[in-house]
Amino acid sequence: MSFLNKEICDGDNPDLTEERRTATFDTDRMAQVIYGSEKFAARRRQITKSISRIPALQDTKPLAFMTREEKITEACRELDVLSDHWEQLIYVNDEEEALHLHREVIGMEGHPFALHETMFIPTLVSQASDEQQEKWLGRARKREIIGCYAQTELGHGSNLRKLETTATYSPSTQEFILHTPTITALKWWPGALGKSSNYAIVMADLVIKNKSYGPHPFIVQLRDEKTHQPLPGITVGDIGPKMAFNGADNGFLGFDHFRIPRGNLLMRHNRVEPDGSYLKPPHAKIGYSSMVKVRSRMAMDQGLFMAQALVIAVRYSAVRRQGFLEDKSQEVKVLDYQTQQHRLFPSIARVYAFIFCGLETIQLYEKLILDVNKNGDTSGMADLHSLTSGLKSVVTHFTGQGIEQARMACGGHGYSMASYISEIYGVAVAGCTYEGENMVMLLQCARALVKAVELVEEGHPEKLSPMMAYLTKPSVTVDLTVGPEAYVKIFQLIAKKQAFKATEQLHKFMVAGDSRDVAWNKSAVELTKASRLHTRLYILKTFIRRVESITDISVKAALTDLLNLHLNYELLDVASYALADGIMSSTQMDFIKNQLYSSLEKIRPNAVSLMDSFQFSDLQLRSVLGRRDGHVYQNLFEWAKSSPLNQSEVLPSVTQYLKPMMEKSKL
Ligand SMILES: CCCCCCCCCCCCCCCCCCCCCCC/C=C/C(=O)SCCNC(=O)CCNC(=O)[C@H](O)C(C)(C)COP(=O)(O)OP(=O)(O)OC[C@H]1O[C@@H](n2cnc3c(N)ncnc32)[C@H](O)[C@@H]1OP(=O)(O)O
Ligand SMILES: Cc1cc2nc3c(=O)[nH]c(=O)nc-3n(C[C@H](O)[C@H](O)[C@H](O)COP(=O)(O)OP(=O)(O)OC[C@H]3O[C@@H](n4cnc5c(N)ncnc54)[C@H](O)[C@@H]3O)c2cc1C
Repeated sequence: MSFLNKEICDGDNPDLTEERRTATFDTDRMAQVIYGSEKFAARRRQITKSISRIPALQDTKPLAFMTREEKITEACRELDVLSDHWEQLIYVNDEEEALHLHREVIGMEGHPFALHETMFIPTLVSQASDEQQEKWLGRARKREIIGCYAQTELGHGSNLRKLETTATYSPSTQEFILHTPTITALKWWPGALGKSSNYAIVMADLVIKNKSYGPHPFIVQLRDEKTHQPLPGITVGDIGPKMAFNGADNGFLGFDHFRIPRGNLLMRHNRVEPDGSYLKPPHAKIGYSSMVKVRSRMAMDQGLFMAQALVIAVRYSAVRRQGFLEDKSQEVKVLDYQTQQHRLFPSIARVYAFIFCGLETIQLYEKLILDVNKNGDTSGMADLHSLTSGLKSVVTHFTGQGIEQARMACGGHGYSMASYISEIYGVAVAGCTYEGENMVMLLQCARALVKAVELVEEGHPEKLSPMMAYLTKPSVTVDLTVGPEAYVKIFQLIAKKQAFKATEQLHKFMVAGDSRDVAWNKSAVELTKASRLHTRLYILKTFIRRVESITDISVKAALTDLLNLHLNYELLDVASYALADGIMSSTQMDFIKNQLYSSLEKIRPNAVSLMDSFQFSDLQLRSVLGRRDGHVYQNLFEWAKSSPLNQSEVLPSVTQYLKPMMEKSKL
């Protein structure tokens, strides 16, 4: 019996207890696979336990009933408490532990440190020279200053080459003059910029002697360190409420000829000398590294968002009884319906797949930064850029779909904010937009694909990176019964065909006289399809690799069931390509469907434990429906009673309007 299953079974909803008893594996062992190591999985539990011993970190009132201002204040209060306990709770500067702490205590609605930890500090690490790190990094890490990442403008987010904020070098004073020349040049959207941050990394067009050098990162003090008042020459504020994430003060920022010293241009990779001469970086896009950093985390973060929604939906589905199967004396758990399983289990499989990809891309980014910072080796940048561009797009899209299905799987109660799924959805789908709008990023991935196809066509397959090697694979007939490798082969053929077709279309338009840009736009839908297939192939292969490497037999068996479900679900989902190209027959299609349905049955007894294994605390989940103990109904009633509307029997609106209206109607 596992760590979680040992706890509080007696007082739990008996339906959930029964689910936990049927599990065929240990949830602690599964957590080790999810979180990448036994050590970190154990640290997570320790941190969760320590948090539960700090009364000031327990939830006060539900976030759903708070105004934006209250949410921001509450997040700040929690950060202040955390700050006092920081060193007892986590190893200082351990990013994964900090993230866990943050997810547990503050949750997902945002807070003043969200961008400080995820982009401000990472930009200083990757872009600031040693001397600059000496000056700012320590202060940032000690949280003496709060920073954010100010890049997007009112008029431009996707197209960085057209950012309008200028940083004009003045050799006579050795300063940069930051300026916002138009309304569309206002920085707009940066998280924690509006009211919390007193520093920012500002991406601005570097101008020297009337020549533009494109966007470069500058560290800029925005507010007085004592009074927190904006410095003269700076206009800054909050952009207003959003679809979700309202505990964060996404902001606007304008500069009126605001001067900063020359040393505030982050100069690890490029330099402006006192006389204004410019030293180029070793790679033109090295200044974009903070975006790659966040993108490399997104498969993990989005996987965890979807996991939260699924913990809620799966637990609730095991508690919710509605309708009958054979036995008419007792209603069934809705989790026993095949449609419910089909709605939820493929997303469970995707969660695991995304997280495995995230474990890999987070490491790839760390290696890249070491290579660049220590050895000046930028050779890994292009591959990581194309991989993370495709991955963030595919993962965010499916995460949004999966969370929405989880909501619907909870019926009416899923629509209540008591489920917390709407907030998870709102935060997760922001990922389709931030760090590069999904279509834009799919097209970045397509650039690499087209180049690879062109290499094959030009007779240089040896120049392909390992991820593109499948583009040279010949067509073969595949026997699906032989296992995962057969599915990979079919997927490779489908992805390869689409990559060649999209490239062929691009070339056809060019041969007919279109410029490459116009031909590209005329082929863009086909190109994005190729990128998606290419990325889904990577996800599928990563899932297989990880499952193969597991040593615990029962964990491996449970994940093999999930992997089989994933393979069949994915192949069915792209079946139209395979049928159109004669890659698969309709008999094979029937085989896949049957495999899929039997996977659902195999997974059913493990469903709750597969989600319990994420070991999210109730504090983190913030969901009445997803409670570990499964006592949903009485707590929904308590939750509703705590609504501000229920604090008086007769609302002023009734006295002021409804009563007089009804009285008038009587006349
Ligand atoms: C006291 C206690 C404290 C406790 C605190 C606890 C701490 C916890 C931490 C908290 C964390 C919380 C997190 C969890 C949960 C919260 C969830 C919500 C979080 C929300 C965060 C949101 C953050 C969002 C930030 C942003 O959005 S920042 C802005 C992002 N913007 C973009 O992404 C813009 C997209 N556009 C681009 O990137 C570029 O314009 C472009 C790549 C599309 C094109 O660029 P460009 O025009 O310059 O280039 P070309 O298209 O011409 O391409 C030329 C070639 O260059 C290659 N290229 C492009 N980019 C790169 C690259 N990066 N690397 C390598 N190569 C690159 C192209 O591929 C081209 O190559 P080719 O010519 O060979 O084809
Ligand atoms: C919650 C949230 C947090 C954010 N945090 C930050 C932050 O901390 N710092 C920061 O600097 N920014 C931040 N942003 C801004 C974010 O990075 C941008 O919104 C994002 O990069 C998209 O850019 P855009 O808004 O200009 O979209 P647009 O580019 O205007 O997109 C609109 C439409 O145009 C399409 N489109 C645009 N260009 C092309 C193209 N070349 N080819 C095909 N289609 C195209 C898109 O696909 C989309 O459908 C945040 C945004 C959100 C929602």
